[in-house]
Amino acid sequence: MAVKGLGQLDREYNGAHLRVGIVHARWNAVVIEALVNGAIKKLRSMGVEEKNIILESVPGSYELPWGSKRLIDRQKKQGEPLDVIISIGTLIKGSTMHFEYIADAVTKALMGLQDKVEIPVIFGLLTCMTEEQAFARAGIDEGHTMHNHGEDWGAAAVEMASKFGPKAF
Ligand SMILES: Nc1c(NC[C@H](O)[C@H](O)[C@H](O)CO)[nH]c(=O)[nH]c1=O
Ligand SMILES: CC(=O)[C@@H](O)COP(=O)(O)O
Repeated sequence: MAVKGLGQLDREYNGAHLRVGIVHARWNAVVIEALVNGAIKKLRSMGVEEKNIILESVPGSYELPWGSKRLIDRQKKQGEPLDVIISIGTLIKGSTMHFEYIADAVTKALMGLQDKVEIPVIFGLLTCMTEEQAFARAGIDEGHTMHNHGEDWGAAAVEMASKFGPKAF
């Protein structure tokens, strides 16, 4: 049995009343598509309605913090505010320091975003040293050595919105 991963949740959740935003980068599209689909599949299995999953994309992971903030702003302005947002990207180490700077900046910005927007931000950023690591974590490597991390992010979104989101208390 695999040790790593979110595993069983602490209780059952019903996401039927939740509105969930997903902002994803388009870099490393094959991996991103699998992660986004995994997150949506889990959200749907936990009762989130399709019409309440709001999907938007940004070019690369560096754009995730701003794209996430503005999607939250937009939904609020439209009178359809989000309860939680999942920010999804995949950084793969190249030959310069590009990866390290973006990984660090985006991680800190997404963490800090929560205080500004007052909804939970789910950290869906893979920071991989190789393409193989990224494929495995999206559940699409040949040997299926790991689970699709997008599913964990979907589950984390419903749990966090239910316990600590704007409608929680
Ligand atoms: N190298 C990766 C990037 N780089 C692009 C940046 O995120 C950004 O879009 C650009 O610098 C314009 O501001 N993005 C990823 O998501 N993944 C990478 O591996
Ligand atoms: C700035 C870039 O997108 C690029 O030159 C970074 O290169 P690498 O991914 O090999 O570090």
